[in-house]
Amino acid sequence: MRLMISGGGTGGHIYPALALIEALQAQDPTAEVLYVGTHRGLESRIVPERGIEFKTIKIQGFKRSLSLQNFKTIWLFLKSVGTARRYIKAFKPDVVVGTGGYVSGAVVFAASQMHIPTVIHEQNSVVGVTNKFLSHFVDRIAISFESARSQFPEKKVVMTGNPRAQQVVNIKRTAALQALGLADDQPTALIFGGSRGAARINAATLEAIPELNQRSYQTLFVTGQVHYDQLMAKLGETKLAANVKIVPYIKNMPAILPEIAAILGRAGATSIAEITALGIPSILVPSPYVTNDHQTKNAQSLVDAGAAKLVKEADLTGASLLAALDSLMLHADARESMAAHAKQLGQPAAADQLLQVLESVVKR
Ligand SMILES: CC(=O)N[C@H]1[C@@H](OP(=O)(O)OP(=O)(O)OC[C@H]2O[C@@H](n3ccc(=O)[nH]c3=O)[C@H](O)[C@@H]2O)O[C@H](CO)[C@@H](O)[C@@H]1O
Repeated sequence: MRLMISGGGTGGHIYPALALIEALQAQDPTAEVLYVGTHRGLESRIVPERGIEFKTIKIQGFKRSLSLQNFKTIWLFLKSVGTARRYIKAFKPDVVVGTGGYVSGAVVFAASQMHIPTVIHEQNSVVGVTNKFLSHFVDRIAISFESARSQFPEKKVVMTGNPRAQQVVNIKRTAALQALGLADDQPTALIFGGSRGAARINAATLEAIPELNQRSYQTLFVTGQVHYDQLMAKLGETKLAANVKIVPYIKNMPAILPEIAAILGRAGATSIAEITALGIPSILVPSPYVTNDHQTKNAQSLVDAGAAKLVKEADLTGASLLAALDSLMLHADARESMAAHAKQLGQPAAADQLLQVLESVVKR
């Protein structure tokens, strides 16, 4: 199969695409893949690192208010559709897949106009702007939450789950925490604010560090690349005990996750797919800055199933973060029950199911 795939901006759109590529190449070692992203998004760093052919187009998002920038956006969109058409003519894909972000809008739209089979993958419970637009043109729409179904043209929708779920369950334990300098025989809490870090989660964690230093459990705190230097400067003279580790980013999250006892983090859809696939107890602090408050809706589906706790960002302080973490990290029974509920929501065959959708449109 010749797969052209596009998804960009944040990890939540990129990692599902990479997981799908991995599953395809495992199934069909002769498969050819071209990834199209932007040169500014996180994808420009992570995709080439995996040895995947990567091409870029220039595009920007619409401003919500009326602005001259929007004319530039329309012009850039039309231009990027032209660039995408050139890439498609040269690569000759059997299928073009979009996993969200503005860049996938141009690529998948161009493919649909050229009558190439197209599929989009929606990770969230509330549908993103780009996928909403593309839903009118594509052949199939793969979803990860049942609640997304009614927001799309019904006949095109297939429930597959998020391919990242399958990727993380297939990883064997590798003593990844030890490689980061943590012990391998203590329960470990992972704190991170999505793929780009979250200032508020970082501030609350920083406040809690003197206490975390004294806990019987370990903490792995991932700040997000752009926040790291400033956070370490603010940490100043505060010493870190051996049970607390701070890093800017985790390159190989699937290797870390099986060794994690509980997570405190945002409620991005791809993080949730990982948490449920592996059955990891979690405290979710939804980002209030995303379209239609979709992270709260993502998180609520877990909370309703007894699979996670929700703490509103407005209520997050050093003390409330510590109390929430202690309630899980100091109580193995609470973790066990939450883990079992989380796992019931997992979709560990998602990548294979999405591959079947791709095959069905190629054959048609
Ligand atoms: C602010 C924003 O717009 N967030 C959106 C974005 O979140 P974001 O990009 O944060 O996405 P998610 O939380 O869904 O996924 C983050 C991904 O990055 C990985 N990771 C994270 C940190 C790290 O150090 N290393 C690493 O590999 C995680 O394992 C996960 O695979 O896309 C999601 C999926 O469409 C949406 O639900 C989120 O609302």
